[in-house]
Amino acid sequence: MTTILPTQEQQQALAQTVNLAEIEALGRARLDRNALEYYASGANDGHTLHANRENFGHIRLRPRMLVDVSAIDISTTVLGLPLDFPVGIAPSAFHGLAHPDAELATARAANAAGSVMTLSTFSNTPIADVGQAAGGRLWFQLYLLADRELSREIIARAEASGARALVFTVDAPYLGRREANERHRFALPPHLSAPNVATPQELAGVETDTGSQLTNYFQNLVDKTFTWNDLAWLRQQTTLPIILKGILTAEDAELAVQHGCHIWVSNHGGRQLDTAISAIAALPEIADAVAGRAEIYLDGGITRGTDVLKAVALGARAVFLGRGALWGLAAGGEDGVRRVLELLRDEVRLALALSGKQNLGQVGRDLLKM
Ligand SMILES: Cc1cc2nc3c(=O)[nH]c(=O)nc-3n(C[C@H](O)[C@H](O)[C@H](O)COP(=O)(O)O)c2cc1C
Ligand SMILES: O=C(O)C(=O)c1ccccc1
Repeated sequence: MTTILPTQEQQQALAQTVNLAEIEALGRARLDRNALEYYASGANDGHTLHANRENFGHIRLRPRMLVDVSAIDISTTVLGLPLDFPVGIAPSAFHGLAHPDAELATARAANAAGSVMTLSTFSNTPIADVGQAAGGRLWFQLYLLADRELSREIIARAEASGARALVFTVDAPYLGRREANERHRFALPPHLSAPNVATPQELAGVETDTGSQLTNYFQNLVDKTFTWNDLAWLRQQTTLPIILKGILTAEDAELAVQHGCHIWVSNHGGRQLDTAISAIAALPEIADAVAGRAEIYLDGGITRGTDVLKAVALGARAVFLGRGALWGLAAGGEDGVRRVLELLRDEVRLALALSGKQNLGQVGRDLLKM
């Protein structure tokens, strides 16, 4: 396995960044239109994409003063796995569009930063290789395929590769319309494949007549019949904890708990149902419904340490970065993702201290004015 080292200029530019927005600018500048539109797009008009970020801004903090904040602890655990800070990496397809080291770079960065990486079913790197790079800090995201036998094989490979949880994505029986991708016929470049689900030969035969190549390919593979009743089947296929990713209501959170699953609050980064509620706005009713019976995570629009604190205050055990990690990967491979994680870690620590809290256990709704 090769590792592509960043140039000196890249390293310097990365080292000078002071926030995630600057890394995003560096990352965007290194991507071609095909990849950039795929990463950046939301569905349709982008209402939910924007609301994910904007709604954090509507929540105000109520910091307390004259607290001894000489020692700050931002560590936590997710399903028993210790994290240095409450931030992981959300699953996203095709890291090879951002950097030649692809998912290996992301996994190494997550491991080095004491975080956790969630590997997409549609990675460009086989699960087993990513498992090695992640050093045990790995969750696996599952798209359930119409081919149940193949789904079982993928789950077994994820287990054998050291994944500690199965993140079952439930918000994408069909893909939302990312119109920029459709307009410009997004396509996976020929040197990239999706080795967990298909051979390069199978990918080469993908229909391109209507919509984007990606949409057709995805929609032919994924199971659209799966319901709550089928979760018992999934439960039988694995001993790993199951997390349902894409929950946005108290009703579905209650069902998730009844089915023995943990909950990942998400609208897929605004890429699925446009005008769906933002992730942070959905969190309070979900936390109330769950009432401590399962772990809750959230993704969507996280770019600042204060975003992380707000999600924790509303009941999330940890949050996950989608595009943030991809911008870092494009900006500088492993180093870029690490920079993203470390900047955010430092922001969380400072925000916690300035809020008058010593650890995440002290962060509750009294920190917020909604
Ligand atoms: C380019 C891209 C690809 C994605 N691919 C997947 C995927 O394969 N599986 C999945 O469950 N979610 C996927 N997602 C959704 C992310 O896991 C996550 O929910 C979302 O990006 C979080 O929002 P953020 O980008 O604002 O952090 C993808 C998101 C992006 C931006
Ligand atoms: O782009 C996505 O959001 C996504 O989830 C996906 C994953 C694999 C193939 C196509 C789309």
